[in-house]
Amino acid sequence: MPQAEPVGVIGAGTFGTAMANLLALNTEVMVYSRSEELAERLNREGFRFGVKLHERVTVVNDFSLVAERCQLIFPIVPSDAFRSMMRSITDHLRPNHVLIHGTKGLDVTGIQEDQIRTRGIERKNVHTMTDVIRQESVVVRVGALTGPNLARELLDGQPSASVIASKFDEVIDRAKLVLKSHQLHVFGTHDMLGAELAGVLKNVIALGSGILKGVGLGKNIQAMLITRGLVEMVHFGQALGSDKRAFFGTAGIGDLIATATSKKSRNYMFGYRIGSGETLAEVAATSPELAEGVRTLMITRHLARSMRLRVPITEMLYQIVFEGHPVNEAMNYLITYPYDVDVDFL
Ligand SMILES: NC(=O)c1ccc[n+]([C@@H]2O[C@H](COP(=O)([O-])OP(=O)(O)OC[C@H]3O[C@@H](n4cnc5c(N)ncnc54)[C@H](O)[C@@H]3O)[C@@H](O)[C@H]2O)c1
Ligand SMILES: O=P(O)(O)OC[C@H](O)CO
Repeated sequence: MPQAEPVGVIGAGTFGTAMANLLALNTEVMVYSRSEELAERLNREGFRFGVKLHERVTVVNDFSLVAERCQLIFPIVPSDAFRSMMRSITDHLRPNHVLIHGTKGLDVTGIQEDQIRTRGIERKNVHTMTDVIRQESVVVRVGALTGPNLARELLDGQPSASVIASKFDEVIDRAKLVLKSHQLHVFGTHDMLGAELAGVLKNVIALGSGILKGVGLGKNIQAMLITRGLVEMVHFGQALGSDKRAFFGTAGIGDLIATATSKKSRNYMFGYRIGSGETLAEVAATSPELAEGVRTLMITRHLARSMRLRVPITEMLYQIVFEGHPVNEAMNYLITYPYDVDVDFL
């Protein structure tokens, strides 16, 4: 029996569409697209990314309709557009709205993006998407949707598991009600920062894993990169104030396995192309949206420097992607890096 009230989704991209179809198994769904032409076409043709939109999905170009009809809304747009998206809708939001975002990236304030590489970046400049929702709106009940959720697999009807992270049981319970189905298992956690950061940071390791595949290396070194990458994610998370447990659950190692091993991941495929010999500029020229991990890599590398964190994989990947460092030399750096102990966190 479908829920009485529709659920909103902001963003008619790959993941927004996948989530809309999943939600539609339980409820009416209103997707907000900023393109009027796209909204009309999707309602008329009923197909997106080669997949039939569920009959309970409607696409609108007027956000006020979504705000009016839906109390629960999932914003799913890239991180570099998230704050401006929030500013564009904030006048329509009320304290009783519930926002659960599906974005796996970081927000930067106080410094222009194009200056990060020359001026560096500090902790105070970096925010999660739930921080941004609270900063830019009157909404209090916020959450994050994370976990191993490759959109292409979801669009193809394959099963998966997600994590809803929120400080509020009510947010977790409402999300479970509309998301749980034969296709999706849903976990809940109160560790919002840990779950958000795990989903964000794993994209950088996925990118590195793709690079290794691109240069033709095998599973042994891929395993080393993913394992040491997980340790680095934990160090990063702890330095940014989160608990380490989230990194060992579905939002952490679960998402890391999916993203760092799948050709259906944009992050992995970005790395694969770099490893195959293309430059950042060449990949960017043929990609309408760069993988989130590229921007996260730029932010976390400079953040690590200002916070004096020991993150050799992040440093190595930054040099390959942004400074054109040869992959083989970077590999040598990793292999000879003076890691003292294998598991070096408490
Ligand atoms: N693709 C995946 O498998 C996947 C899985 C989990 C999480 N995510 C995360 O979801 C986010 C979106 O990824 P995606 O794959 O859907 O990207 P996408 O590029 O396919 O789609 C992004 C959509 O956001 C829309 N958008 C941008 N600014 C907007 C605004 N101001 N208002 C309304 N819409 C706006 C764009 O028009 C586009 O349709 C990313 O942070 C990504 O990390 C993606
Ligand atoms: O952006 P992608 O395509 O690498 O997908 C990564 C997702 O976060 C997978 O859960």
